[in-house]
Amino acid sequence: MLRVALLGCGNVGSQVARILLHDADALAARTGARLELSGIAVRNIDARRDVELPRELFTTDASALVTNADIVIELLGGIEPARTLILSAIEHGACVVTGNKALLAADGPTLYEKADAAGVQLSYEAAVAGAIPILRPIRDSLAGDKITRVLGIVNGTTNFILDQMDSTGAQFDDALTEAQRLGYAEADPTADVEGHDAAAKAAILASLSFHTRFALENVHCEGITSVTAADISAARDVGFVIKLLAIAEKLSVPAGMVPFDGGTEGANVPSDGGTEGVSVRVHPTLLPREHPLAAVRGAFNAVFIEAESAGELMFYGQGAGGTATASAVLGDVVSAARRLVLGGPGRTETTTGQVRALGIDAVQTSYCIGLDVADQPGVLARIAQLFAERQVSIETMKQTIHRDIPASTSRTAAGTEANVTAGSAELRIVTHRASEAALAATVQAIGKLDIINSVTSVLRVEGV
Ligand SMILES: NC(=O)c1ccc[n+]([C@@H]2O[C@H](COP(=O)([O-])OP(=O)(O)OC[C@H]3O[C@@H](n4cnc5c(N)ncnc54)[C@H](O)[C@@H]3O)[C@@H](O)[C@H]2O)c1
Ligand SMILES: N[C@@H](CCO)C(=O)O
Ligand code: NA
Repeated sequence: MLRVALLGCGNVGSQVARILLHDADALAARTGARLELSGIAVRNIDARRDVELPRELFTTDASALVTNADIVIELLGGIEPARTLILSAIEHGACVVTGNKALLAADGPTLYEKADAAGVQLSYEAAVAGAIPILRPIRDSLAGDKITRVLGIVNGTTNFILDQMDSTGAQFDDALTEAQRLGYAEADPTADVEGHDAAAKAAILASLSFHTRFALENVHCEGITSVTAADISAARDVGFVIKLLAIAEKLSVPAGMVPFDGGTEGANVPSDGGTEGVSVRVHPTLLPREHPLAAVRGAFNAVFIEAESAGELMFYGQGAGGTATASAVLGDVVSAARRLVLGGPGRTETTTGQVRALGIDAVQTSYCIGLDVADQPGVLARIAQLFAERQVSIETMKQTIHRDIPASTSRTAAGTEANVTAGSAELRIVTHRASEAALAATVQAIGKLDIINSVTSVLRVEGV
């Protein structure tokens, strides 16, 4: 018999408790030991809950609960007291299962080291892409391969919002409220819409994929609050969809560029004097509609992996929601229980990759630039010249004329109004791959032209 302590009885915790109790026989058959739910730490024992659970299991003393358990499941969220309770569980020899990506991104290395030193298993499949088995495939199934690139839709709330805006023309605020009602959003949805939740998941994905610990500071992060309804409809017009992507990819940076953003002692430095490293970033991205990730709708998540031998792989499913996420938690619980029953080493990550964490300056992508310009002769030529001077090559350009209309407005994702000047033209320019530096210099120079009313958006394009 193994004692299982549960911390937190919210969206996910209550479903985990339900499954532990209702499926006790099946879980015992799979692990070789009965999993006894020894207690559930809550703030308020009398709070109303969606799932009916035996009252005697509840306690407000989480600290006492973790000192007497074989497996501790942390589903409180937030940094404290989750961190202290997990450390205490490890010190007392318990295996730990958590879904807390915020804590792992903030202080994962301390927790991993303590767990390694104590010889206990720390697993967190629920922390990235909810129900989707993604961390175990990266850590175990792909352990004999070399991952070169990870592209993920790892935040259900923002995918839901962008999808609603794209498919129904919904306003940002209404789509967010609905995502909150459905239980996808974090307690503070700023973490979702500003990209922080996706950035935490990107750091975890990058760490496991490239066998090097990446911290939140290594992740370049842009959220979706500046994506406007106009951006989404312009992207649709040219065959793209806008997604918030978490990207981790191996890059070779030529000698002369200094894109170093932290990194690891002794990391790879190719003989030509250039640098190899990994760029980890989260930003709104244009994807061709035929790309597999473009078909990921609503609050669904998907992670697209490119590996040297396996080629392209895609993992798809529910990235949020209490019951779905509980599936990932229970998978980790069974794995920890099997380990306790059978003995042997746990499944720990390896950190021998020693790759450099590259800053956003090392990245080369295509860009989609929106410009509100004067509708007069020579405008296109002047803009094209600025691109050419900075070696940024234009792939496509689309012009929409706003003739004889009063200054029209379109509502943006952030709820602000984007003005389109009367008698002007709207340009959408998609570039070939260019560096961040060349692109930024081009946009800056264009912004200074007297024929430019405004630069309305600059978005990156992937998957082309
Ligand atoms: N909801 C999801 O879809 C989802 C998906 C993947 C991962 N996660 C992660 O799982 C964890 C739990 O998420 P959730 O959606 O169930 O959150 P939730 O807010 O619904 O539940 C957390 C519960 O913990 C309780 N709690 C907080 N501090 C406590 C304390 N000190 N003592 C006792 N109880 C305390 C809260 O009262 C609440 O009932 C978070 O780390 C979250 O990021 C959630
Ligand atoms: N808020 C997160 C929950 C799952 O981590 C999301 O929207 O995806
Ligand atoms: Na997962």
